[in-house]
Amino acid sequence: MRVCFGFRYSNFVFGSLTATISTATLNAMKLVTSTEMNLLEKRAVESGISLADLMRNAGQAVATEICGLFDSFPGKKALVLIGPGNNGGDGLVAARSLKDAGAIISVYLLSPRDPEDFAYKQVLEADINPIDVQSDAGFSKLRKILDETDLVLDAVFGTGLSRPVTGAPAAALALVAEVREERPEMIVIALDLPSGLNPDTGEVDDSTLAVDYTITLGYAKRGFFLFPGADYTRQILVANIGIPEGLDDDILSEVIDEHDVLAILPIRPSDAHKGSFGKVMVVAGSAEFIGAATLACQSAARAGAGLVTLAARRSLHHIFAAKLIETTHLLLPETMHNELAPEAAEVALSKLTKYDAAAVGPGLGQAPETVEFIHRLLSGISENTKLVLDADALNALSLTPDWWKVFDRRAVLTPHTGEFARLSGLSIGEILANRMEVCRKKAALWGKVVVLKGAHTVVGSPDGRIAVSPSANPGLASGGTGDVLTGIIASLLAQGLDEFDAARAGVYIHAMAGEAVRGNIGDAGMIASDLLIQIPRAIKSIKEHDHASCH
Ligand SMILES: NC(=O)C1=CN([C@@H]2O[C@H](COP(=O)(O)OP(=O)(O)OC[C@H]3O[C@@H](n4cnc5c(N)ncnc54)[C@H](OP(=O)(O)O)[C@@H]3O)[C@@H](O)[C@H]2O)[C@@H](O)CC1
Ligand SMILES: [K+]
Repeated sequence: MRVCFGFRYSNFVFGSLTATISTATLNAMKLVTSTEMNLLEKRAVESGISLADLMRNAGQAVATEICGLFDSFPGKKALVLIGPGNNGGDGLVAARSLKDAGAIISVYLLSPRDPEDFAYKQVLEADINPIDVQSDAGFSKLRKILDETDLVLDAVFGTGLSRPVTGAPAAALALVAEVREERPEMIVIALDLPSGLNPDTGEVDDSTLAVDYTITLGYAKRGFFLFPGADYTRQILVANIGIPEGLDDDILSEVIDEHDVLAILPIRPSDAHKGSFGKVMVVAGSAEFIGAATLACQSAARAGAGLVTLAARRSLHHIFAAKLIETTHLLLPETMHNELAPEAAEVALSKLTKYDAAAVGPGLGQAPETVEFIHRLLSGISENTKLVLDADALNALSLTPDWWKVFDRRAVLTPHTGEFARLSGLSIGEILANRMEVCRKKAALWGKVVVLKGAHTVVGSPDGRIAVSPSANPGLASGGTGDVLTGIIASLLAQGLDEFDAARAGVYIHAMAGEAVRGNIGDAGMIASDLLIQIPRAIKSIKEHDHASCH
């Protein structure tokens, strides 16, 4: 069975922006490091599969995926670049399978290979004469082949890269890149990963090709969702190489996928009333940031909450009342200088007991009175009210040393990189260098679900799980889109989801809404309020996908 996931809404951007992923197995949505991949390989071998079998499966699966990319494959010209290790071995098996499928094959050896190796023998048995860069007139032949080939399969290096790429491999990859400029119709496919891409960090070598397809083996690699690597993989296909089910139960990283989201979305009974879908209180807004509060309230409603109440400063009520007609309003007392009054927290707390979830922070500002208000609110809020904290609530938290020891209840935090830096004391560079691991570690230390926003948003759970958004949409890098995400997550919390589920489903729905807008108008000029109507559409689409796949 072949299962596809990714965004059906978008125009399937094969560019650097969104990972469109197809998987051959359901568990292939897990995300691995090279160490984890080696561990899974070891477990597979211990369970009785030989390394040669795995390589045979890998090469054949890659060839099958490649054939599936073309309406008619026989007669296509394919060039396979072979490196020194097992990635090259997979390439040799793929070359043989592609020949069997009718391709006209050229195999180009960038390092010597053992002629006794089974994969090499398979190639010779099929009357393929590998060209050896060291003895066969080198690059003039390569250039000639490149001028005519329909596709190039990059099987130079895989997960075993140990140093910068130099010499013949670097020169060959550079030549492919050069010819591709002249012949954009030539398809470039990476076997397992684009050679030179670090599967753990997403770093790339100078020679790494930005390919059209990455056919990865068994599991997607973390580096595909970290930059700059994420710009090099384009469409990712996960090939089933026969690693038995159940060996990956302790792999705790995943790409968020529509099937998961469908499974965790709340069921909405037909005889529902507004109490059925939860009540959200949004504590937000200031004279400077009117829009943040508005967007968070509207998105909470659009994500399905039964009732949304905005708790905001009394002096802003007339503006909010005009903008938010479905929302109810709690007027927070102010001082004569229009700052939140000391008793404002108690006013909010006295009402909050009737709410299932609260979103605190969007656009509150950072005046000392506001910080005091947030601290009081957070220290008094009942465990029965689920919480999502964003923006100025996070800024207020980070003013307290070891804030997580003081604020020690469950919550979802939704920091962007700057807010995460303030909360953690890490530099922006340290966070960007390894977003997934940093998010996982801090979620565990803080005891919170942490949504580290950005291209390929990462959701970390205190129990060590991480879930990564398949989307990287520059259109979402604009003011207010974070407030929309906060509203969606609060809404899902109020509808009964736990913190991790609400966060990963919220991130997915938000991303899907963003892809829908990008599909309509492109990624420049998207504004946060464009997302609002797309939220229920995204939820509907997820539910209909299930319906469609049942028939
Ligand atoms: N895991 C699995 O389940 C399965 C994995 N499979 C496949 O195995 C692949 C990993 O294989 P791999 O370990 O042999 O690594 P790979 O990248 O092919 O080459 C390493 C070789 O390159 C060399 N070398 C390194 N850097 C270099 C440089 N810059 N310049 C020059 N040389 C350099 C390095 O030499 P060394 O560092 O030892 O000097 C070594 O000789 C994986 O991606 C997948 O395709 C499947 O077959 C089946 C199931
Ligand atoms: K490769």
